[in-house]
Formats: sequence, structure tokens, C-alpha cells
Amino acid sequence: MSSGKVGVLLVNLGTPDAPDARSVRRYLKEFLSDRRVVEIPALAWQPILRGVILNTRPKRSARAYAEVWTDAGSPLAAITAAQTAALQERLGAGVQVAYAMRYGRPAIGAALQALMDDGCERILLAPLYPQYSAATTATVVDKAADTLRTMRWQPAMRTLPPYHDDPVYIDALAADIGAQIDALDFAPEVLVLSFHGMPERTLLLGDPYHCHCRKTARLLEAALRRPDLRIETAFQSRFGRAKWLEPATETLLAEEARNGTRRLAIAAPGFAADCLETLEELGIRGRAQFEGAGGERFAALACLNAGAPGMDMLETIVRRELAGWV
Ligand SMILES: C=CC1=C(C)c2cc3[nH]c(cc4nc(cc5[nH]c(cc1n2)c(C)c5CCC(=O)O)C(CCC(=O)O)=C4C)c(C)c3C=C
Ligand SMILES: [Fe+2]
Ligand SMILES: [Fe+2]
Repeated sequence: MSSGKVGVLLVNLGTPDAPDARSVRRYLKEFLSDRRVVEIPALAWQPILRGVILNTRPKRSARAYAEVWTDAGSPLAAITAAQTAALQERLGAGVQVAYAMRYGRPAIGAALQALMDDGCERILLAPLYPQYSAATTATVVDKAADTLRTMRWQPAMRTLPPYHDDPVYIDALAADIGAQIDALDFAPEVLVLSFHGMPERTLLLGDPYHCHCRKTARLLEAALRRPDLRIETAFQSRFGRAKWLEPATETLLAEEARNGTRRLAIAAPGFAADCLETLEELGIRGRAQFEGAGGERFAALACLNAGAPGMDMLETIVRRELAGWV
């Protein structure tokens, strides 16, 4: 390292390299072997993972990925790259912005090393998860620490705190979701806020994720200022047999329709970027669940992605953490 440059490393979850069973298998093997994600002793879990899940799920998930894949690749990868370019533009040449994925590529270790090779002696690690959970935020920090452990000359590091209740985040969501609702050709009766689920056990063990989601939802409802819109919170993407946080999004969508709701919009405030879980699980399967139970109008709203409200928010919270460094 020759000069004292500052780096920012945006990190999201990761995604397969291609929408085929082989690539999805490789990705799922790394993801679901993370002890922060599946908290079952490896001796019990690995035979189930290798013997059952990795023989069945990749094919099914690859079909789902194929439905949302774009010319620029997986939506999650393409949008994270766009967010990185937009943040670089905003922060200027004095700060180097890069991105990494916790699973798959670009790997966190390689991205950290590349920033250091470019002369960054101070690096802000920014997991793009508004709500903290051990399965997301903590495992990003663990992975960065694994790399630091191998370095003789380490950079100075800071981490972006969770921003679930940050007024800048809440206001960006309210502005973006409000504008999307106004642009619909129908007036929804209900807005569902769908967060990624977690095993309920993690809440009992003290993970703040559930509380963070509930707080985001409460603050967002207040900021939206739409007394005519009923707002419901739910948790999606259930995996495995254990009890997960409730209510489950798919159950809620069907119940809403059965109970008479005809027009519904759904947003996913916990996802920084649209991905399989929003585009396919909500946008395709969620619509089928709602309409199949009698719903008539359905809209899955976009995440903040690289749009102006989201980028203004990201620039503000990143600049705040860079105070004293730039
Ligand atoms: C034990 C299983 C899982 C836990 C716990 C979990 C937590 C969790 N995940 C996200 C964000 C994302 N998850 C995504 C995909 C995805 N998640 C799981 C399982 C768990 N997630 C699986 C098996 C998959 C892969 C797809 C599939 O086979 O169904 C994604 C999308 C990735 C993409 O490529 O688009 C995101 C994003 C959070 C925020 C979270 C805990 C808070
Ligand atoms: Fe997930
Ligand atoms: Fe899913």
C-alpha cells in the first residue's frame, strides 16, 4: 500500500453465475453450508444438505432463476453493480467503491485485497441489509475477518451499522413506495410489507432481526401517511421444516383474497435490490397466490435498487460513516 486512499465495499448476499442447476447447486452449497445461516450442527446438517437438498432444489430453483434472469445476468448482481457505479459517481475519485457477494462472486476476500492493492488503507464494509441478522450482516463481517486474519498489513476497517430505523432510509422508502402506488392504474386496499423470513428460534436466541423488521414497518407506515391504505407485515421465503417468523407472506396473500380484498400491492423494504425473492417469489408466485384465491388487481413494487431515492439514501449513510476519513 502506497497511499492513504479510502475504499467502500458494498456487500449483498450473492447469486448463482447462471440460471442452471449446476451453478445453482454450487451457490446453494456455499450458502447453506454457512453455520450462520443454518444453525444445525454440521454432522447432522451436511448429510441432509448433500444427500437431499442439493439433489432436488437446484433444478427447481434454476427454473425460477430462469424466469427472472436478464441480459445483464442475475438481477441481484446487475443491480448491485449499478448501485456501485452510481455511488462511485456520487462520491468522486477520492473514494474507491467496489462490491462483493457473501456467496459466489465477486468474493469478499478478493474484493478487499483488490481495494488494498489499489492503495486503500481505510475501508468501509457496507452490508446492504437494513435489518441486522446474524444470518446476513454478521456473516459478512465474519467473512471479512477471515481475510484480515491472513494479512500482515491490514487496512483500518469500519462497518456500516444496520439502518432499519434511520429516518433517511424510512423517508426514501416512503417516497419511492408512495410514488409507485400513485403510478398504479388501480388504488390498492392493502399494502403488504414482506420481509425475508428467519427461523423463529433466532428471535428467541436474541437476534434483533424480527424487531428491526417490525420497527421499519411501523415507521414506514407512519411516514407513508395513507390512512386509507391498510398496511400488513409478513415474512416470506420459508425454508425447511422448522417454524419460521409469521405470518407467512404466501398465507397472508391467500387469506386477504379469501377475506374479500380485491386490490393489493406488495413491497419488500428489507431487500436493497430486486432479486429472485422479490421478482419470482412475490411478483410471479405471490400474484398467483392472491389471484388464485379471488384477488383481482395485484402489484409487486420495485425495491430501492439504483434509483434516485435509494441512491440518495445510500450516499447519505455511507458519507456519515466516512466522517473523518474523507
Ligand atoms: C435457512 C435458509 C435461509 C435463511 C435463514 C435465509 C435468510 C435470509 N436470506 C436473505 C436474503 C436473500 N435470500 C435469497 C435467496 C435464498 N434464501 C434461501 C434460504 C435462506 N435465507 C435460499 C435457499 C435462497 C436461494 C433461492 C432458492 O433456492 O430459493 C436472496 C436472493 C438471491 C438471488 O440470487 O436473487 C436474498 C436477497 C435475508 C435478508 C435473510 C435473513 C434476514
Ligand atoms: Fe434467503
Ligand atoms: Fe424464495
